[in-house]
Amino acid sequence: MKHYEPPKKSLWTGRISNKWLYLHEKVHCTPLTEIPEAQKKSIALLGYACDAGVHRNQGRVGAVDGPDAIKSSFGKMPNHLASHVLLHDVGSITCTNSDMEASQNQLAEAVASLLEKKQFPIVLGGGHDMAYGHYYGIKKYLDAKKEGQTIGIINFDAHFDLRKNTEQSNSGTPFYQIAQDCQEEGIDFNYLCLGIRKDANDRNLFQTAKDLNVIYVMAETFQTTFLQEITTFINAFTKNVDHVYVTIDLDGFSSAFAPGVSAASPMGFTPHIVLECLKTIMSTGKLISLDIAEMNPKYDIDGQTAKLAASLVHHVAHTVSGS
Ligand SMILES: N=CN[C@@H](CCC(=O)O)C(=O)O
Ligand SMILES: [Mn+2]
Ligand SMILES: [Mn+2]
Repeated sequence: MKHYEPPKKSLWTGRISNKWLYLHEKVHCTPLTEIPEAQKKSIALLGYACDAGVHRNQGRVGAVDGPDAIKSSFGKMPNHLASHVLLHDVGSITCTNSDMEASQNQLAEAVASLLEKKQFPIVLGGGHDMAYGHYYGIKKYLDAKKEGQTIGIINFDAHFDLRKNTEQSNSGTPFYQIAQDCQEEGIDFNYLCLGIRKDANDRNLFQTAKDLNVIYVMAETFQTTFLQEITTFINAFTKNVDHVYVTIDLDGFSSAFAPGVSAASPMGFTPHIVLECLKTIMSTGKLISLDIAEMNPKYDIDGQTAKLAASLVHHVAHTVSGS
């Protein structure tokens, strides 16, 4: 398979208990082509090892190593997954600068095949251009079922990522691309952004968000003080869609929590509000797939961004599997 790297056993190290006390002892390194149809709850970790979109967007590269950093940090964490729950590392989609679109297509194929096999995908990036491929994987899977099911996108991010892809697509264009495709197909573009920063999105981006009926919560109000109002927003949004795709851009977190990103946010949000929102979203039973974007180990301090991302994966994996 082109643009694909099989799982690396060397990433999964840590304390040895021989009793599956740690996640590196629980994980199965299973290449995509060998992933079985899940009989019980099963989670598949898939990397998107690509920072070509960040480079095209004039950002600081390094996110190509993001997926491995998150997997390695996650493996060292304690395992509280029920014994019947399976956890797979299915490797990573790889990328070249000149052909990022091929990697996005490959990602879409991989996500669709994981969903067909009843796996719950958690995709780890990598630049936020990942969202275009991820969304298309979910859509491809749902379209094949011919049930016309709707997808709502919830993006935790400082940025709208609604830049126009007039020249080339990049890490700042994925949701504009999805919106254009929705328009062409005559379907609604359901997009909720949580944590938008006024000092990180220009007037044109706010206008595009308005034109596309994007619902958003600004960074100043995206905090636990306003949890009740935010929960109301999320519930109103999820009520109108059949499935929810969640994408978490690490650059939305305050750089106090997440320094290891391309575009840091000193005034960003906290992990606590994100966890509360994730609980609300998961309680709807509509979460179909999730990703974590923009992990850049080159700028990380003491592995704390990788650990934050790993903690989010820990939380989601345990909750979706009922553990
Ligand atoms: N995925 C990130 N997108 C941001 C990057 C901002 C920056 O580089 O400062 C954007 O294009 O707005
Ligand atoms: Mn961002
Ligand atoms: Mn983003």
